[in-house]
Amino acid sequence: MNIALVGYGKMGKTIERIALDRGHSIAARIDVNNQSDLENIKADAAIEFSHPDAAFNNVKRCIELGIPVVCGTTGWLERKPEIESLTKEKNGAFFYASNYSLGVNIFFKINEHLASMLKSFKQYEVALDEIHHTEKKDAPSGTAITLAEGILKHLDHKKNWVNKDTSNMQEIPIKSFRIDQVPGTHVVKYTSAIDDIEIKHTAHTREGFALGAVMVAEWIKDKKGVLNMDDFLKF
Ligand SMILES: NC(=O)C1=CN([C@@H]2O[C@H](COP(=O)(O)OP(=O)(O)OC[C@H]3O[C@@H](n4cnc5c(N)ncnc54)[C@H](OP(=O)(O)O)[C@@H]3O)[C@@H](O)[C@H]2O)C=CC1
Ligand SMILES: O=C(O)C1=N[C@H](C(=O)O)C[C@H](O)C1
Repeated sequence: MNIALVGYGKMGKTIERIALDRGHSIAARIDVNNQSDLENIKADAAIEFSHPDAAFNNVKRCIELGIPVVCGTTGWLERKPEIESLTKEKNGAFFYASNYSLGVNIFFKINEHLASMLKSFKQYEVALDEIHHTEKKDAPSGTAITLAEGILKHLDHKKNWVNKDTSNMQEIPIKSFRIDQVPGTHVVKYTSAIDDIEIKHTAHTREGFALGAVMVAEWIKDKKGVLNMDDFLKF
């Protein structure tokens, strides 16, 4: 298939390599300086990994042009409902995931299962850490937000997450660390006076995120609607 890369940074380049290895061609490489190219190409799908300030307009243009779009950019989700409405209005296809790696999506399920097991054991205090490279624009990571939302679904005594340490028992603290070259590490910790329970996902490279996004693009090209990893993985 013919794939448009919208955003051609660390992720765009890794996605390009994996897409070519899987026999696809690249319809366009859209970056800050060649925005108009999207109007002049034929693409079966667009894969959008750009910047929190650019994602909304990039995705909107793809939907308006009738190009199914797989978006991985984090840090712009307050405007996602507008894109969902537009997708329905235009009968388009929009897929969003805060993390496209298979391992992280398994980790999301384990996280929810653990939270559901611990909902009655309030002696365990939950906290999240996320560690990423120093070029990351947003904090906390989209993945950490998905993990926190997964916990909030099950722990009735927790009301929201905050991106700092907190002594408010109703809040889930997410601490963000920025260390050179780290592709993405997430830790969920339950701490009690007696013992601790920890689950951790460590990405060694960006390959897992990129492979997941290309596989979703292969899957979405003949689909319609607002879609996510639960629709794709069905587990
Ligand atoms: N969902 C997932 O699985 C994953 C999500 N991500 C997310 O993807 C996003 C990109 O990550 P990454 O590739 O590491 O970031 P990079 O900074 O390496 O690349 C972003 C690219 O987008 C370009 N860009 C900026 N504005 C626009 C625009 N208006 N149109 C098109 N391109 C634009 C930048 O250009 P310039 O350099 O000139 O500014 C840059 O080339 C981030 O939000 C990150 O959190 C990352 C990994 C996995
Ligand atoms: O910016 C990154 O690099 C990553 N961003 C995503 C996030 O915010 O969760 C996914 C992954 O952790 C890498």
